[in-house]
Amino acid sequence: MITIHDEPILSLKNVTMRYSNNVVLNGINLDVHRGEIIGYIGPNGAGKSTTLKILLGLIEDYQGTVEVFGEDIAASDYSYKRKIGYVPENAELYDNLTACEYLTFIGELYGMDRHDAEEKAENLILQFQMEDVFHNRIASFSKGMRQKILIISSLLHNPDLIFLDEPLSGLDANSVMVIKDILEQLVAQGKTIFYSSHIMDVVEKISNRIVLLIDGEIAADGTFEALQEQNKQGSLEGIFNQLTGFDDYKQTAQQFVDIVTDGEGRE
Ligand SMILES: Nc1ncnc2c1ncn2[C@@H]1O[C@H](COP(=O)(O)OP(=O)(O)OP(=O)(O)O)[C@@H](O)[C@H]1O
Repeated sequence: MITIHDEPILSLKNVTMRYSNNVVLNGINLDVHRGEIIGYIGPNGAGKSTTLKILLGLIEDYQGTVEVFGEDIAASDYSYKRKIGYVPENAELYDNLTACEYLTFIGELYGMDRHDAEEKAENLILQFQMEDVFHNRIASFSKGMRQKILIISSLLHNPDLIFLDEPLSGLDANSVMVIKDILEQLVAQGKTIFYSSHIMDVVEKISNRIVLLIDGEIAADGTFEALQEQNKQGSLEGIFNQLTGFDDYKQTAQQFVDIVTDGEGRE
């Protein structure tokens, strides 16, 4: 069988999104290929979550063309979503359900057999040493435990394309190491990951391509090494600061503290 590797897994062509008269995305062009892990970064309000919501079919009144797995999602019956996993930044979990009930329910939504979903969920929960709480209500879970449930729910159906919005939120240092390794292994197996986060050192380490969004436009797109070279900066944090024109953080912090303390620490 001949496999065509050049076909993008997802493609945005001249995508623009407005809320009232406010342009939130301004003519975005982006092709993502199989096996890429895209670090999607940008200042607060740049339009990252809006991009993810468009790709997930949650926002429909954009302009331009969005293709996922080669299919225009505006003309799709959304069956493409079965091959997608998503960890939202702010998730609503069903607190009254147990982890088992929730994960089985999500698995069924993705078309899995109920028994298979439950068995797989239990095996995955075991990997996070959470087997003791599998039948407990999510309401009793800590922040990190909830995040692990979310991560499991996004991967349970073995998706080809995975959208992650701040996926490490609330996770302890050991769990972060495990998740980073899981993502690397998934990508090595040909999965594609769209990773949106503000934690620059993690994005720097795991992404094989970084896309920086500023004011709804792509301001940089390339490997970390290429961005380092272009911007003469050692770290992604330095590149981010430079490209967003932010170099007065000390002054901002000083002014903030002065207001909090009524300037009492000043000479
Ligand atoms: N439902 C909405 N109605 C009106 N404006 C919105 C809505 N959702 C987002 N916006 C605006 O769109 C812009 C982009 O928001 P978005 O959430 O995509 O940014 P972001 O890059 O994900 O930010 P953050 O890093 O803070 O999560 C912001 O100016 C925001 O105020």
